[in-house]
Amino acid sequence: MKQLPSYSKLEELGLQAKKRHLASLFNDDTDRFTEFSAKLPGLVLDYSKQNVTQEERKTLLNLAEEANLSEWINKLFSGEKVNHTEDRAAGHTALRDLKNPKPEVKNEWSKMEALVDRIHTKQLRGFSGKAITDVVNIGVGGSDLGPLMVTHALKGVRTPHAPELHFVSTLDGKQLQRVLKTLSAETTLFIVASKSFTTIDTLSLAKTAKEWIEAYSTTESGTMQHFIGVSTNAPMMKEWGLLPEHQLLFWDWVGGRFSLWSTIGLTIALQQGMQGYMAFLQGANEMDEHFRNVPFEDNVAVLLGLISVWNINFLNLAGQAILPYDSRLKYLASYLEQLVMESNGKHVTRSGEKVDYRTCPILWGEVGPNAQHAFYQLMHQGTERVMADFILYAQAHGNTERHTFHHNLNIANCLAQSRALMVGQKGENPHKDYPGGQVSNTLLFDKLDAKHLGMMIALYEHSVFVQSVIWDINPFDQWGVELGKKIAMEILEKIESKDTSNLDSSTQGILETIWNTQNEN
Ligand SMILES: O=P(O)(O)OC[C@H]1O[C@H](O)[C@H](O)[C@@H](O)[C@@H]1O
Repeated sequence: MKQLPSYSKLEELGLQAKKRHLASLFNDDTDRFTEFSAKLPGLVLDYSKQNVTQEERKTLLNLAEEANLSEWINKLFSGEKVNHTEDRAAGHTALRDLKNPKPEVKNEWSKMEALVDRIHTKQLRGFSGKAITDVVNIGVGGSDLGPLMVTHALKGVRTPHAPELHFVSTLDGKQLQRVLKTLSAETTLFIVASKSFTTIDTLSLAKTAKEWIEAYSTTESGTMQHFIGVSTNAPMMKEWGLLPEHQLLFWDWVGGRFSLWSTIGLTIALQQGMQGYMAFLQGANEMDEHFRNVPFEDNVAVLLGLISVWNINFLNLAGQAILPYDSRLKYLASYLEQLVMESNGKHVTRSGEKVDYRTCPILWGEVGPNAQHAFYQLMHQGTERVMADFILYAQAHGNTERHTFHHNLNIANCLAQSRALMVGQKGENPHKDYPGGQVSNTLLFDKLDAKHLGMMIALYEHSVFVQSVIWDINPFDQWGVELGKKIAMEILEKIESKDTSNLDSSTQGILETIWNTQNEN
């Protein structure tokens, strides 16, 4: 990034920008919103509360040109192997190309539709002949967070015959046990969702679930009626004993954190019906078209990415808060933590050189109104300068007087917080002083439905991609997660053989304390 011609100019501009107060930009230009907002049908991105001027924006746009962003967008969409460290394409946009679907994608849509139909029409029956009423998705990371986030958000508009959905991801087993306590084996179906079908977290939970069914079912064929597999690994699904019609596929060119657009989204289709699922893909596809075709200066994904680069590299902000003003987006921050930090949490360039600039924000978040009563204190008066994304919906989710009241209260709070963070306020004493100057975006969507949710997720995906191009890093691999998995297997062996030799003293000490505690009880 540093060798791009506009870099040094941006550094200079950044130094000046740090000296001015964000609120002064509003004093200088009373129509700042018009100049610093961008839109497409269904969404307005207001970035007027960013500490950026027209000149700075122009220079950021130049930086994007110099980094060959257009070329990279073409590579992404044309299926080039942009994930070079795994020798793969990153083809998630092809999964939502409704006008021109790949034959293999279409084929899986049909298989998925057949399964959804069998469950909705109560044809899929368990070992005792009873119809399925509950579906438990067993998966972790990308095989959990996307479907969990989306189905939680859209719960209120599910299709009439949708089964109850449950999500289990944690390998400690307690989450699964809690869920199983509420369910009947006869009417429960498990989706074993794993791109690799080798993840110990998922496979260990799936085995426990299978044993639970086996305690009631007397035949293997009856037991396997209760399991569906979703994976890129057909041989492993077969080995696990999954029935051929219960195996849904996707492909290695779909990254784990981008897999909710593939058959991993089965729970979304079960909840929304195939039509709703397609609306979700359609929303993402509309964002893809916008990203590919709209000039950078009006392109919401490009602008969102560049603003982030400006904040991280030139204004030295490390934190990014995700603040949806809608409780339905309870899991959005968890989902974006993986999307953003697993993608851009990298320390070397594409060619393997160590970077000497920051590459990724530390992202966290919470439903806005609740976060106001928790960590907003730090944003208003702490020593950290952070950036925030406020997410708001224009339409209320109901039309009674109380709906309108709550909706207005919610809008007022969202706008009040972004304004307070921006302007601050001089206090009568230092404890009551609000420095202000905290930057934010507001993403205003028409409403929260499958289509607009698809649009929002694709927006964040593309913003992450834009940032990776500027930083010259590969956002599609995640080698960083491997080391811990390997060491966990080594330690498991040590635990099973009660042997602490060759371990560091911290690990030894903790294991010995655990064993002593276990012996005492
Ligand atoms: O879907 P799976 O192959 O089971 O992988 C589940 C998750 O685990 C890995 O460790 C990666 O960090 C994630 O990117 C992935 O989504």
